[in-house]
Amino acid sequence: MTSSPSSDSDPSDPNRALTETRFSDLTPSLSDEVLEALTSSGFEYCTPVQAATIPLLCSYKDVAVDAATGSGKTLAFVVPLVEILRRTKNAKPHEVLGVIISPTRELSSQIFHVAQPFISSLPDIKPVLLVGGSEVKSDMQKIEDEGANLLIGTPGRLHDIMDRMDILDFRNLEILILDEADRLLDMGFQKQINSIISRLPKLRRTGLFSATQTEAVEELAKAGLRNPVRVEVRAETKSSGNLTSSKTPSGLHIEFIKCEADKKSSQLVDFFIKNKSKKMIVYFMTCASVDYWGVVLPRLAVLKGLNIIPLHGKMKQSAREKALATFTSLSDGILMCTDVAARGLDIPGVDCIVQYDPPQDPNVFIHRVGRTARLGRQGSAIVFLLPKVQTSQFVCLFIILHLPNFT
Ligand SMILES: Nc1ncnc2c1ncn2[C@@H]1O[C@H](COP(=O)(O)OP(=O)(O)OP(=O)(O)O)[C@@H](O)[C@H]1O
Repeated sequence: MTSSPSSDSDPSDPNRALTETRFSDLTPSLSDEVLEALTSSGFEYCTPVQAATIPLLCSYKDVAVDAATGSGKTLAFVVPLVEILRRTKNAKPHEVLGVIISPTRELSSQIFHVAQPFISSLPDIKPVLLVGGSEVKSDMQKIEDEGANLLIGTPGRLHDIMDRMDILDFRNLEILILDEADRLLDMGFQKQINSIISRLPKLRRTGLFSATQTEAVEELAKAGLRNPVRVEVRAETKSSGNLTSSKTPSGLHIEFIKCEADKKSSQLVDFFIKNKSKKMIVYFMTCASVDYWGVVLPRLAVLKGLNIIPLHGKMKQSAREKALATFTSLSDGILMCTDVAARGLDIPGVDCIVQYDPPQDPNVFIHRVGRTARLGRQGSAIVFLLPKVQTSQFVCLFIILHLPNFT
């Protein structure tokens, strides 16, 4: 079944976030294979970022896209990428035609899976997922044996593979996508990205996607894109009767809880007791805090039966994957994590984001809360604040971000 767009009168209707443009209405037209793959995934109408971006990339324009979290950016680049690769015929096994770079292993793997049904409609194109956490030699062997026409991965592993493997031929590369560009730069990948870009042909299409714009992203756009068209899509939210544009989704309600330092942990436990039936993500500052709470909480009798799942970047790759898969499959439970799970992850049915340790950076705030209220759905976000300093910092942050729905 496909969804249909509807008026914005019902805030609980996820289809509010869709435009009235069908994928089949776009110009240049999409191929029958892509339209079929969209239909069988239940996608008929475009989100605003998809309606704006797909035609541009498909008609040889570079794009720099700035759109709210959960607005459908992944398909906004997967669909044109697949259409562009469809036009190339008889790709040789080691001829790389497309590269998608994203900041984390989880996000790369998510993109790989979203892209799979579309790529499988391309007979000659072999996609490869390249992320850390596994032996680089096994990736190399796989590429050597099976070929690679589309590389999807994190900058470190991609760069490493490009460095080690002369067999890969980038001369006919058609398209480069930089997803979550600001995070790529925040995480210190500038050098690897510059080096990857320097090995790619200049005559290519490039799409740069981000939910937040920073000066560094602007610099990267200048260096890697040619006369890009800027696409900016903001959620529209009613605030004091006026329609304003917001960097956070319109179905998101934000609250903060003021607490004394010595009461903070008991307030967190109380919050969990009151919200036992919800699916929640709780953010902590450090991996050590996640480990600590991951041991302590399951031992509390009052939280017996609750699914509590830790996830941070110092866990083994297999444990990270398992944690994410388990949490994704649950209808209620708590994911205790660091910012390794702040961006891009598309986990269904998250009701609430709890920021036990508030972030320093407004952009991190946007990405964390963006794990709920996705594609027009409703969700809430709670921030724990210590009196005075943190509270005044956050009042400033709410003003900077034009956050309308908060109490
Ligand atoms: N045209 C569409 N119709 C219906 N659902 C869609 C459509 N496009 C995307 N979705 C769904 O919306 C959700 C959010 O999409 P996506 O993960 O691409 O968002 P995003 O903009 O990349 O978010 P973030 O900034 O957090 O990474 C996904 O579950 C996706 O399947």
